[in-house]
Amino acid sequence: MATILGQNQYGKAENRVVKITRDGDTHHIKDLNVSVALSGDMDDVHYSGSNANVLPTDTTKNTVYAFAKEYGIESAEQFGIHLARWFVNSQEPIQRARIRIEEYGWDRIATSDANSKFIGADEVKHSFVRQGQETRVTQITYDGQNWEVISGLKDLVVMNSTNSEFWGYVKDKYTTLQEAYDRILATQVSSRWRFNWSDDEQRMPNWEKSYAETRKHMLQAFAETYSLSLQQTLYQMGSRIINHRSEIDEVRFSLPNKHHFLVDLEPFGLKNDNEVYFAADRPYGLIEATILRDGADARIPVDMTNL
Ligand SMILES: O=c1[nH]c(=O)c2[nH]c(=O)[nH]c2[nH]1
Repeated sequence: MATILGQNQYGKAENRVVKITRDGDTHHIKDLNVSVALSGDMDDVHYSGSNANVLPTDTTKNTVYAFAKEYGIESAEQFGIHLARWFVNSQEPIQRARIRIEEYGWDRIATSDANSKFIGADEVKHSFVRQGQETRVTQITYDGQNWEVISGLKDLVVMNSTNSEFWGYVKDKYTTLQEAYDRILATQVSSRWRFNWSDDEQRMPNWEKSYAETRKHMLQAFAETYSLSLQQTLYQMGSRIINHRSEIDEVRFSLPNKHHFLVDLEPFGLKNDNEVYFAADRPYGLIEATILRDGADARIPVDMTNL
């Protein structure tokens, strides 16, 4: 033989697992991206195609989801140790397991301010904002007379681990979606809002305060809305801003529905009691709309991505 096999490894990469732990109505999230790489006596599969030593990558994926249920996710390290030990100890041909994990942190949506009395006690316990992602943006246009200021944000990722349903929709012969009465609602908010300030002489908004308050109202509306659709939540987020911020006349949102599918653990004899989810990255629903102050013009472009 003129060639020999060098280093090799295999497994399922980027298993997106979200584990919700329900401590009464206080929920805790662990959100991981888990990659499994196994190596050992794998000469035959490469040389001859014999799969006799090959634990399928599909099985390594299932193990990640089953372990999330069976052992929980205390920490990424603990979870990775369980997995690595399992693969090496349970499969004779596997001599080495490498588990790589990325963990995405989530903070609870803050409500400990003057408005907290408007927030139902249980809303804050299941509403989260992903750490360290958002970008604040603004666009200023001046034609010598009039100013137009459109500000906004992108990549603000939020999740409600309950208080979201989706049912009663149109069903045609291609519809397979099951109605949901308690689902995860998660989105990556991209939003732009247009200020009604247009003239140097008029009093200028306090831009920093306006941004902080607008973001706060957006997050609180997301957390507080008992959602029957992402469209309804979007409208609540926009109207809450228009109703609280007199300097803003128009808000537009582009909200990808970041689907979280319950993993079927029945084949492994485990019951998934709304705990272990597969966080899909694509395709995603994309819900977009503008909310206007009554009488205001719609000027934010439909496609805001270049703004
Ligand atoms: O909030 C939702 N709105 C939809 O329009 C939709 N469509 C879908 O399949 N799931 C969802 N969820």
